[in-house]
Amino acid sequence: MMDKAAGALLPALMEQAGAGAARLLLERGPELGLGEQARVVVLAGPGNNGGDGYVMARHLATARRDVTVVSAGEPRTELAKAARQAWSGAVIPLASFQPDSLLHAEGIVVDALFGAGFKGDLPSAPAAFLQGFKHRMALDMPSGVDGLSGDCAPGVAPCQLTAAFGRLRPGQLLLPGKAVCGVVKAVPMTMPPESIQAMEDAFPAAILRTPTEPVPAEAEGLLRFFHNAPGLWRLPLQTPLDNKYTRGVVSVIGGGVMSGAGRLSLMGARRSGCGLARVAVQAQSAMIYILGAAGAIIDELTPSVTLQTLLEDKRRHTWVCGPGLTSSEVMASFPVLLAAKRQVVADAGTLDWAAGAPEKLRGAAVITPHAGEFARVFNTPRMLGLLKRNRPLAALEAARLTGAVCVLKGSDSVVAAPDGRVAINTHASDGLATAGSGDVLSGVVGTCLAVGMAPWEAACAAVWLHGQAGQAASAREGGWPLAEDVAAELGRARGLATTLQQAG
Ligand SMILES: NC(=O)C1=CN([C@@H]2O[C@H](COP(=O)(O)OP(=O)(O)OC[C@H]3O[C@@H](n4cnc5c(N)ncnc54)[C@H](OP(=O)(O)O)[C@@H]3O)[C@@H](O)[C@H]2O)[C@@H](O)CC1
Ligand SMILES: Nc1ncnc2c1ncn2[C@@H]1O[C@H](COP(=O)(O)OP(=O)(O)O)[C@@H](O)[C@H]1O
Repeated sequence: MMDKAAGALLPALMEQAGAGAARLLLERGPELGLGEQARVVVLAGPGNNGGDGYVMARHLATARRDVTVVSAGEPRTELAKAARQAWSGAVIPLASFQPDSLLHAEGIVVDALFGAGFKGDLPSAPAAFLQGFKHRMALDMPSGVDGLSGDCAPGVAPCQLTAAFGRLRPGQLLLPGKAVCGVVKAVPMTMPPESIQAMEDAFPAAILRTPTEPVPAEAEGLLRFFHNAPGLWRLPLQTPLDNKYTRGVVSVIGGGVMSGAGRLSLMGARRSGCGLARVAVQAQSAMIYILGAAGAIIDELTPSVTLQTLLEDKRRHTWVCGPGLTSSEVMASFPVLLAAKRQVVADAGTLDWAAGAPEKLRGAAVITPHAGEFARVFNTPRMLGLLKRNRPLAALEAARLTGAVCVLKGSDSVVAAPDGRVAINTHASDGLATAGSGDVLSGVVGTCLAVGMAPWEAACAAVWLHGQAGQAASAREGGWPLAEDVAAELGRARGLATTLQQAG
């Protein structure tokens, strides 16, 4: 329940939301192809989203715009009732409003039907009403989109513009919701930090904290969303006292058959700034690694030099296990690394090895599945359902089942920690959808762990660095980089991250 102090803030927040949304429409209207004379129809629902709509209508009328309010249900909350009262214009019931074809083509409908409180199925009459217009703007969320996951109910009307109130919501950044929000523009709102928790409790969909926003002690262990950016984590800076060991040692288990993946992981680790990268590989497959990376150390595994022997070196604390590995190679290495209490990034082959058995991953520091790998490991109906409809909760549940930080990769990667922190990454590029790009990422996670970052922060930093490198490589390669091109940009990405994190 929301406390009294936070409750008292709500009318002011609704006023700011509605006024800000009106300002946004006035500013962005021309870009949407709307003239000054364009009619605005606000479709107001029964909750506070509808309340925002009434406030917006009042501000548009004050700005002398032609605005009509259509009601899809009497206001049910005190706030919405007050907003309705303060609107002095007519309110036309949905059933009796007859828009003409000119309005459909030239006017804009403001979708204030449902926002964060939507659940279940979208009622067909208001959904069809919204669909009828050429131009649409949403308040908070297009109606029918889940604010937490971005899941869309059938019949959602895509908008060109969405007003985000104070903070972004996960559903505005995650597919498929992201695709129907159009351009998401933040309406600034004065929201005291201590009330954020109460707002989250009061409204059914989460908001995204900015990197520097404090999480109160009572929120520890609860689901909390963050937008991934420098400042949420801090990469160590270079100092004159550094040596290669202080910058971190990353060891990669090299595959004998598919050596390319291990080599790309090695490249990711080295390019993102680890001091020393090594590969442990069966002697008969070592040459490709030796020839491929002059600055890396290749440890040839023989009957007399085993993985156990290598683990006697305590500086080799961080391992990447999975890229390019067969199940038998994973079986011979992953349990050994865990038994030696090493920090392990479990990717690719290790995830395949744990198909249907997530408990096999317990002990890993970070797991990095893409959707296919996720579905193989976590193959219960509940987890498959979450994967389809709620990626943040899917990643969180995976983190809790394995005890590891879970990076659920995709165009909107999600990084979840067992303690409830979930970061959503939007800093990436479509150019990353190329074979080997995930292998590069596993090495970057290794570097961030090896330098002493905690697993969630390390994973978030790695995903951001990888995304930044992907953007830069895409720009350099006309949109079509190779995984190697992405790796080549990681040093500059780290330089940029350390500059930005100072500002954050
Ligand atoms: N966060 C903030 O700080 C601020 C948030 N603000 C605003 O508050 C909004 C959230 O308001 P909200 O909680 O009242 O929910 P809202 O989206 O209006 O819907 C609830 C109503 O819809 C109904 N309903 C739901 N689904 C339905 C369905 N399928 N079919 C039919 N009916 C359905 C539901 O019915 P019930 O479940 O109660 O039967 C209830 O009546 C948020 O999006 C933002 O715009 C701002 O004012 C300022 C600050
Ligand atoms: N459209 C996209 N936009 C942003 N990032 C993407 C996109 N497609 C893939 N990625 C990223 O690229 C990487 C691909 O990893 P993965 O599928 O494991 O590739 P591979 O196994 O070939 O190395 C992941 O980090 C993922 O988040």
